[in-house]
Amino acid sequence: MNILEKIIADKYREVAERKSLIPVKLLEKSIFFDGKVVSMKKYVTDPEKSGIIAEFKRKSPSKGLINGAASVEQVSIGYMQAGASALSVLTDQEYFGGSNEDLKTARKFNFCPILRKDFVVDEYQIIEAKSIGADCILLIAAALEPEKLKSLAYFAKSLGLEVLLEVHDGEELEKSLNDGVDLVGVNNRNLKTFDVSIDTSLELVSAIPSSFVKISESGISDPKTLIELKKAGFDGFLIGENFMKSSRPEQAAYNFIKEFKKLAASELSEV
Ligand SMILES: O=P(O)(O)OC[C@@H](O)[C@@H](O)c1c[nH]c2ccccc12
Repeated sequence: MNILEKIIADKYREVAERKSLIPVKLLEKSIFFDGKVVSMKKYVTDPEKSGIIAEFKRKSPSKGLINGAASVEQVSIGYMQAGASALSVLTDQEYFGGSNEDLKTARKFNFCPILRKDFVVDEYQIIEAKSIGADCILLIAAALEPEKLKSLAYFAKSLGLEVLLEVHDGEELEKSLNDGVDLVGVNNRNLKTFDVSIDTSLELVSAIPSSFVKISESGISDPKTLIELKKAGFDGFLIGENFMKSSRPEQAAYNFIKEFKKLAASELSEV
């Protein structure tokens, strides 16, 4: 069993447990349930913004503990002040040290799109995402059969949520892309082996139809890489560890975005 298979098997168990503890009817009573969704698509493609989706991630199976002390309130507010377009909050507890509470806290303090970063395998988690104030959910091609992925995407749409489809190669893209999807993320990290390469994004970008917003995910640690990815056609960039490994993630994001804007002003002016 590779790590992704293990996470997914555990997730099915976790969801079954949560379902029996908190019924859907209760989730639907949340103040967020009828609230308006802030569009990730719109914020990420806004030319006035950086396109960066800054992630709050305490630990990961590939890196172990990244930051055990960070406060979601301080970091999420700081990320947005630094010039991020949107937030991504890990809610998986077992492997990533996150929680629904983390996302609710981020929601309380920020008016921006928030991606619920988790391993969605069931409609229940999509209702839950809405009930905690998320605007967008992640669906991972490597973890879901295409038909199931499509029905989950449609279900998310029916609740007004946006959908980020995550792929790692051309085959996943071809079999999993459907019209319930809003944004396509190319994960530079192979979730089965943890190998990371930006080339994954560069090689796949031209295969993504132009109607989808394009995001490059993972392993980005240099503002120069953003310029390269932007030139290749990416609208958005999902960055976690490079910020979170700092004792002041929001300060790391500020420095990174400042440098990116400087580079963009000279290198992208002719684009
Ligand atoms: O920390 P990084 O290398 O900047 O990566 C962020 C994000 O892309 C990564 O956390 C991620 C991408 N897809 C996922 C799926 C589940 C959990 C986590 C992820």
